[in-house]
Amino acid sequence: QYGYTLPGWWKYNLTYRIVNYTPDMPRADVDEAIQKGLEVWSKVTPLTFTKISKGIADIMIAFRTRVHGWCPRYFDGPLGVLGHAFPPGLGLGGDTHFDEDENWTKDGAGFNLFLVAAHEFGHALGLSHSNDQTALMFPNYVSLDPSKFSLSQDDINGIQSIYG
Ligand SMILES: O=C1CC=C(NS(=O)(=O)c2ccc(-c3ccccc3)cc2)CC1=O
Ligand SMILES: [Zn+2]
Repeated sequence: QYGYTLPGWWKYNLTYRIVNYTPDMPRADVDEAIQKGLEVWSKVTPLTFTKISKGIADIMIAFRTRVHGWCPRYFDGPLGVLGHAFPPGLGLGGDTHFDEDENWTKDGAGFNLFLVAAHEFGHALGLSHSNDQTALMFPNYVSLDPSKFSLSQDDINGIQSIYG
């Protein structure tokens, strides 16, 4: 199902840093949503993710709007694109941005940060979109109960074909 971009990361132990926080949620909930979004993938690969609080991490995570910094992509205000992530690589590689013009939540209201983060981190690890509509890497956001979330076999096949 995948036209995924190979290769993935050339190392299994990756670092991440949450550069800024959305005012929509308590910081602890943002930390948890991000940590769980990464755990989705580390559970099915040899990858590990270590949170750092300063300096340059492999995966720099930020909440941004419209044109932002030196990022070659931009956001479009409320709704529309919710986030973007860059495939594995140096510099921008792996970096993941969320559109601050969305309403980020821990539950089903607005957009669930954990679900969108898990999807974007799929890109940050080298996956592209899947045409399997049950897959996390399917292009369209499906608001589902995050507690009932699980990776589809398609997602697992895709990520294990890179980090098998
Ligand atoms: O590369 C792209 C290009 C466009 C995107 N659209 S999005 O930001 O509105 C988006 C769409 C779906 C999801 C999603 C899909 C499945 C489960 C959870 C989230 C996340 C973000 C998301 C994306 O990663
Ligand atoms: Zn960006």
